[in-house]
Amino acid sequence: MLPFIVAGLTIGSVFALAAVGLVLTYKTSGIFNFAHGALASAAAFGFYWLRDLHGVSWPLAAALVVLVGAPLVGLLLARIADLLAGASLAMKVVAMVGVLLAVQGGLQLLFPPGESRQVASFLPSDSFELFGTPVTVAQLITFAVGVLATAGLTVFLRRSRTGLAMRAVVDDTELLDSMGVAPQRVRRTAWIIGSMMAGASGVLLAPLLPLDATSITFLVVTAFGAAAIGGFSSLPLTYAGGLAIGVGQSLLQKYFVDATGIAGGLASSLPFLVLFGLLVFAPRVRRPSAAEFLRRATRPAWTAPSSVRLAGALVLLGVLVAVPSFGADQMLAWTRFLAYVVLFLALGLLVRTSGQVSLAHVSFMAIGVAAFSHLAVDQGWSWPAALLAAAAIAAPIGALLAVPAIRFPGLYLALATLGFGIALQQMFYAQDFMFGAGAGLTVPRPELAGVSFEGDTGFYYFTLAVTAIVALLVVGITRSRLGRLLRAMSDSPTGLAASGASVNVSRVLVFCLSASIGAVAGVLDGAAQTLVGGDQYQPILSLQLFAVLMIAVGGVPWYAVMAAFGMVVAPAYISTDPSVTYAFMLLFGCSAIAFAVMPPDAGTAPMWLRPLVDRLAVRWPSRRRPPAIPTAAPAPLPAAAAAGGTGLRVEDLTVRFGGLVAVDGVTLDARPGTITGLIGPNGAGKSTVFGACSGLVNRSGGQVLLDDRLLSRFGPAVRARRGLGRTFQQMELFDSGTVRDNVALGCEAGFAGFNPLAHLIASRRQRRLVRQRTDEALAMCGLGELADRQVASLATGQRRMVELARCAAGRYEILLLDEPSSGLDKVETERFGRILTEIVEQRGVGILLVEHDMSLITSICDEVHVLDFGTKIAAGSVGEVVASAAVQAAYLGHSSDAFGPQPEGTRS
Ligand SMILES: Nc1ncnc2c1ncn2[C@@H]1O[C@H](COP(=O)(O)OP(=O)(O)OP(=O)(O)O)[C@@H](O)[C@H]1O
Repeated sequence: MLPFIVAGLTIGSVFALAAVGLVLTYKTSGIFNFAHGALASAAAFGFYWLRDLHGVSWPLAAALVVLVGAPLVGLLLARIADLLAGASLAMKVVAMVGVLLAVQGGLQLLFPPGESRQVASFLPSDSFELFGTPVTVAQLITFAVGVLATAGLTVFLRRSRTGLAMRAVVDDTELLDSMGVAPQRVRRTAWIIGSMMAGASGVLLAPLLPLDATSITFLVVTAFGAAAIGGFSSLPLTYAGGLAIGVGQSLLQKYFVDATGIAGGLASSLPFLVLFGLLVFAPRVRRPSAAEFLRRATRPAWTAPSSVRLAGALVLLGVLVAVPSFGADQMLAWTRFLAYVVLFLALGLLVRTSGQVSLAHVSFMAIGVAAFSHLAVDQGWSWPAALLAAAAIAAPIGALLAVPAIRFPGLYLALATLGFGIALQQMFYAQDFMFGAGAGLTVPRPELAGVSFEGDTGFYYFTLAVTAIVALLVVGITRSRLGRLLRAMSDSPTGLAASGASVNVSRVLVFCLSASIGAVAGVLDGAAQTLVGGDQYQPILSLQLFAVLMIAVGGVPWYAVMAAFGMVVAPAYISTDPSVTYAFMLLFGCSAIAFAVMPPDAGTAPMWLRPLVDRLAVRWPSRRRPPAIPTAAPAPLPAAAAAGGTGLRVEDLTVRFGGLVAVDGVTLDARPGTITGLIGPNGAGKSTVFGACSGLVNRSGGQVLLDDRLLSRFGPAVRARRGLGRTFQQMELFDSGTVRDNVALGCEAGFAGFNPLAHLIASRRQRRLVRQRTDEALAMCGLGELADRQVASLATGQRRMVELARCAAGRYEILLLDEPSSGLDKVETERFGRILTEIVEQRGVGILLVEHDMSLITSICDEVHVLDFGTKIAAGSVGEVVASAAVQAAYLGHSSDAFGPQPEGTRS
C-alpha cells in the first residue's frame, strides 16, 4: 500500500500546487479561473516545444515557461479580470470559459491531436528506500516543489505587505486604497503567482502522461475538487485536499485495478465526485442570488414588434424548408444544426430565461441518445416511445443537478455541473448501459405510420418538424406562468419567494424540462449520424455550448438558431478539416472574452436597427385592455382577513448574528385594517424583525404568528401564501419584466405556490383573478400609464410604487413595508401616504410600516412601536410615542425635532 501512497502524494502535490494558485486568484479577484487547467496544459506544451522539439535544457525550459511565460499570461488574465470588475458572475464565468476555449483551441491548432507526443522525464530517476518502499528522487522533488511553494506562499501572505494586502483586497478595496496599496497591483501579483503555479504543475505533469491538451486541462480540473475541500478560501486546507485526492485516487487504482464496472472509473472521477458531493452535502455558504449571476441590462430590453417577429419566423421556416434544394451536399450538417437548435433551446431555457447555469448539457445529449438506442435497438421499442422514454429518463437526472442549484446558485452551481459532466463521462460512458467499450451505438431513424424517414432528406424534414414543435413549446413555456416565474426567479429569487411561489419548485422544473429537451436533441443528433460513440460527448463541448449561448443575441428561438448555426453549419461549410473546429473553438473563446468585458448593454439590438424595424412593422390593434379603474367591490380577501383575522403577532422575538443581538425579545402586533408604524434609529433591528417575520432571517428565539397560527417553521413562500406580503428596503423587483408583469406576479406567484402543476398551468379562474387584481392594484397605485414600461427603466419613486402595487395585488392579510418612501420627494411621499390608507380601506389589509420619514408615520399610523438597539423602548399611539422621553433620547438626544423628517444615517 505504501508505494501507492507515495505515488498518490506525488501526483497529489501537483494537484495541490495548482489548486493553491487557483484559490489565491479566486480570493483576491473574486474570479474563479475555469481556465486554470488550460494554463497548465499550455505550460506543458511550451515545455515540450522548448525542450523536446528545440533541445533547450530542462532547467532553462522550465524557467522560461514558469518564470517568463506564465507571468506574462498572468498579466493578461489580470487585465481581463480588471475589465470584468463590476461584471455579473455570469460574465466572469463566460470570460474564463472563453479563456479555456481559446487556449484549448489554440493549442490544438498548433499541436493537432492524434499525433503521439511524450515529454521525456527530466527529473532524476534514482531511487532510495523509505520505510522499505522505493521512492524516486523525481517523486521527492515533485512533492518538495508543492510543499515549498505552498509554504512560501503562506509565509508571503502572512508576513509581506503585499501578501497582507492580497488577503484583504477582496474584503475591503477602499481600505487598501487608504493604506496606499493599489488593489489593481495586488490583484496583478496574485494572477502572476496563480499562473506560475498552474505553469509549474503543467511542467511537472508533462512527463507523467502522453501530451494531450484536453487531458491535462481536465486533469488539472482535479484542483477544483481540492479547492472545494479548502472551502475556496483556505490555502493549507486546499493543499491538504490536493494531497488527499491524489492519495485517494492512487488507492482506488490499487483496489479497483481490474474493475471494469463503475468502480473502474472511480479513481479518475474522484475529484469531481468530491466537488459535486461537497456542493450537495456541505453546509451552505453565503448564497449569491441568481440575480448576481446574470448580466443586468440597465437599458430596457427591446424586442421587435410581433408582426416583424412573425415575418422573420416565416422567412426562416421558408429557408429551412428549402435547405435540401441548396444544401444537399451538407444534409448531415443541416440536420445536426436543427438538433443543436433544440439543444440550445434547452440550455437557453435554463440559462437565459431562469438565470441558472449548466456546464454539463452535453451530458443530457449523451444520456438521451444512449437511452434511446438501447430502448429502440436492444428492446425493440417504437421510435416515439423510445424518444419519450429517453426524455423521461433525463428528467430526474436533471433534477439531481437542481440540488446544488437550490443550495448554491451561481459559481458553485457552475462548478458542480462541470464536475457532474466529467464524472458522468469518466464513470458511465464506457458502461454497457451507455456507450460501452465497443464501436458505439446504432441510432435508428424513424418510420411512422408506414412513412420512412430513413433517407437524409426525409430525416431532415422530420427533424425540422420536431424542432419546430420544440421551438413552439419553449416559446409557449416562456410566455406561460412558468416562464414568468422563471424570469422573476432570475431577477430576484427573494422577491419571488416573498410573493408566494416556491423558487425550488421552479428550479427543479426548469432543470427537468431542460434535461429532457436536451435528451431529445441528443436523439435527433444521434439519429442524424446513425452511429455515435462516447468520445463525441466530451465535457469540453458543454463549455463551448455555454459560451456560444451567452454570446448569441436575440430572444427565443433566435439565439438558439444563431448559436447552432455558428457551432455546426458555419464550420461545415468552411472545411471538414478538424483544424477548422479548433479554429472555431479559438474564435468562440475570444468572442466570449470580448463579449464578457463589453459594457452590459452592448449585447442588445443596435439603436439604429430599432426605428428601421419599427417602421417595417405592421401595427396590429392591441388586444390588451387598458387597466380598469376599480369601481366595483374589491376582489375577495383571504379567508382569514375576511373572517376578521387577528393579524400578525410577533412574540418575544430574538435574532442573533454571531455575537450581535440584532433583535432582543421584541413583541408587537399588526392588525388587519390598521397601519402600525415600526420606527427606530439606523441599525435598531427593524429590517431584521421583517426578515424574521417573512422567514428570510433565522430567529434565535420567540414566535411569529398570523391569525394565532404559528408561522415560524415555514419558509418565505408559505408565509406569503398564508397572508404575509412584504416590500424590501433594497427593492426586490423583477427588473426584466414590465410594471404589469411585476404587479401580476404579486397575485400569480401565490397561485403557483408549491404545486408543480400550478407552476405549469393557470386555470381560467386564476387568470381572470390575476388580471382583475393586477388592474386594480395598478389603478390604486396610479401606475396605469406605466403598465407596459420595463421596470428597469423607471425612477426610484416609480419603482417603489411598483413594489407596493405588487403587494397590493397579492392576497395578503398583513403587508410589511420596509422604508417604502425612501427616495421619494415630499409630494410623492404625501401621495404615497394617501395610497397606503386607500389600500387599507379597500383591501382590508393591515400594514406594518418601517419608516424614517416621521411625517408619514405621524400622518397615517394608528399605532407605533419603537426599537432601539434591538429592544422595544416604546409603543402606543402617535401622540404617546412622540411624547416619550425614551424615544426622543434614542433619536436625537431629548430634542423634540426628532419627529421631523429623518435623513438616512442620522443617529446621535
Ligand atoms: N445578515 C446580517 N449579518 C450580520 N449582522 C446583521 C445582518 N443584518 C443586519 N445585521 C445587523 O443587525 C443590526 C440591525 O440591522 P437592521 O438592518 O435590522 O436595522 P434597521 O433598524 O433596519 O436599520 P436601518 O434603518 O438602517 O435599515 C445592525 O447592527 C446590522 O448591522
